[in-house]
Amino acid sequence: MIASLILTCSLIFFCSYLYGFTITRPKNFPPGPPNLPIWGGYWFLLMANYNFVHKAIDVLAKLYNSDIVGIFFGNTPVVHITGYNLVKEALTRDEFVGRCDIYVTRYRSMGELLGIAFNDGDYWKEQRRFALRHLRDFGFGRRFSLTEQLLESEVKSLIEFINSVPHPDDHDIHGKKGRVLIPDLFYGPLSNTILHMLVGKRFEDKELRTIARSILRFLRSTDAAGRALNITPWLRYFAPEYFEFSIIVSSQNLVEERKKTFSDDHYGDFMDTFLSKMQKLRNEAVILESLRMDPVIPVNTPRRCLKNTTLGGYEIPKDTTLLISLWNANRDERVWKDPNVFKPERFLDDEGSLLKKDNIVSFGGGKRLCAGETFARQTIFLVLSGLLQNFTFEPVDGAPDLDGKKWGFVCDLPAFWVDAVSR
Ligand code: HEM
Repeated sequence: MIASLILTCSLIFFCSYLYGFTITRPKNFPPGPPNLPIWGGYWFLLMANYNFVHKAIDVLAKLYNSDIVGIFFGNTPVVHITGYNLVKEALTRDEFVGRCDIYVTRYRSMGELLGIAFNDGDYWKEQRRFALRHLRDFGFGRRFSLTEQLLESEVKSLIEFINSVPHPDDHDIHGKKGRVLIPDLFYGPLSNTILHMLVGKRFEDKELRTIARSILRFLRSTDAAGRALNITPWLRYFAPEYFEFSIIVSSQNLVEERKKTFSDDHYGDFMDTFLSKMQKLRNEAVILESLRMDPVIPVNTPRRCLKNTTLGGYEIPKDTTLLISLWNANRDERVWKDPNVFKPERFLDDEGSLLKKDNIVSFGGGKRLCAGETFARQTIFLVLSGLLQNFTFEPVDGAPDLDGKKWGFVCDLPAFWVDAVSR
C-alpha cells in the first residue's frame, strides 16, 4: 500500500515536472514547439524535415505563421529567423554579432575556439581586422585587386588537364580524356589560388584534394543547428559512427598533421590586378541567380545574442542562438518576384547592365559579413566563364540528386561525373 502510494506520488511529481519543463518559456519568447526531454524542440526540427535544416525552419515558420520562431535545443534558447527584412535586421544589429560555442567546432580545434568564423569578442575582432588588413589587396574585403593572372593560369591548367590523358594519380577525378568529377575537380585549383596568395606557393592538387575533402566531410557532418552531438555530446561514446563523431576526430588529426609540417618561409609574392570588367558582363547575372536560389550556407553560421533585447516584437534573452535562414530571405516573395523561378535577368537593368545592389544575403551581413565575399564572387565568375567558353558539360549519369541526402552546414553538390565536350 505504502509502496504504491510512493510510486503514484513519484509519477505525479515526474509528470508535473515534465509538463512544466515542456511548456515553460521565457516571457514573450517567440512562438514555437514545446520542449521535449533531452533534445528539447530539436525533435520537432527533425520531424519537420530530417534532411535539411533550412527547410525544417521554413515548415515551422509557416506552422506558427511567424518570421521568428522560438525553440529550445536542450536548455539553450534558439530563435529561427526568416523573411528578408527580419533576416537583414538580425544580421546587422550589433547585439547579434556573437557566435555560439558549438561542441563539434571546439572539439575539432583541440578544445579551443580558434580562427575568425566561430569566435567572438576581442579575439574575433583582432583576427578579423588582421586578416582583412593584410588581405585587402588580394580580393578580400573590397573590390578588385585579385590576382587575375593567377586565376587565369589555374583555369588554363584546368582546361589542359581536362583535355589530357589521365595520370594514375588523378583517376579519382579524371576518368578518361574529357571526363571529370565535379565538384572535386575544383578543389585543388581553387585551394591553390587562395594558398598562392597567402603563402606564395603552389601545392600538389592531389594533396589539396585530400584536405578539401576532409574539410567538406566535416562541414557535411554537422549543420547550423549543431546536430544531436552539440546538444548531447555524450552520444559520442555510444555511436560515434552514427553521430558522425569519427569524422570530427579525423578532421582534428588532419589539423594536427598540418601544424607539424607547416613552414612559414613562403610568405609574400602577392599580385595586384584589376577585375573591374567583370562587373559589366551579363554572365554574372546567372551566377548571382544561382547564389540567390541555392546559397552554399543556407542557414547562416549561428549567431549568439550578446544581451537581453527584442526582435520582431519578441524578447530575446542573452545567449540565445540565432539560426538565420539566408535561403528563406533569398526566396522571400515580399522582395523577389517569382522567387522559386530561375531568372538571371532580375539582376539586370533596362540597358542590360548589372544592378548596383543585388539584395542577396548568401554571404551573411553586418560586421560578420563573409570575409571572402568579393574574392569568392570573382573566382566563381572567372573560373566558370573560363571553362564555359571552352566546353559544354554533360552529366554522364544524369543530374545529381540534391534532395535524397542529408546535408550539413554547407549544401554543396554530391560528386558526379561529367563529360566536357570542346566548343
Ligand atoms: C560561395 C562562397 C562563399 C559563401 C556563400 C560564403 C558564405 C559565408 C557566410 C554566410 C558567412 C557567415 C556570415 C555572417 O555571420 O553573417 C561567412 C563567413 C565567413 N567567410 Fe565565407 N563564404 C564563401 C566563401 C568564402 C571564402 C572563399 C573565404 C575565404 C577564403 C571565406 C571566408 C569567410 C570568413 C573568414 C568568415 C567569418 C567572418 C566572421 O565571422 O567574422 N568565405 N561566409
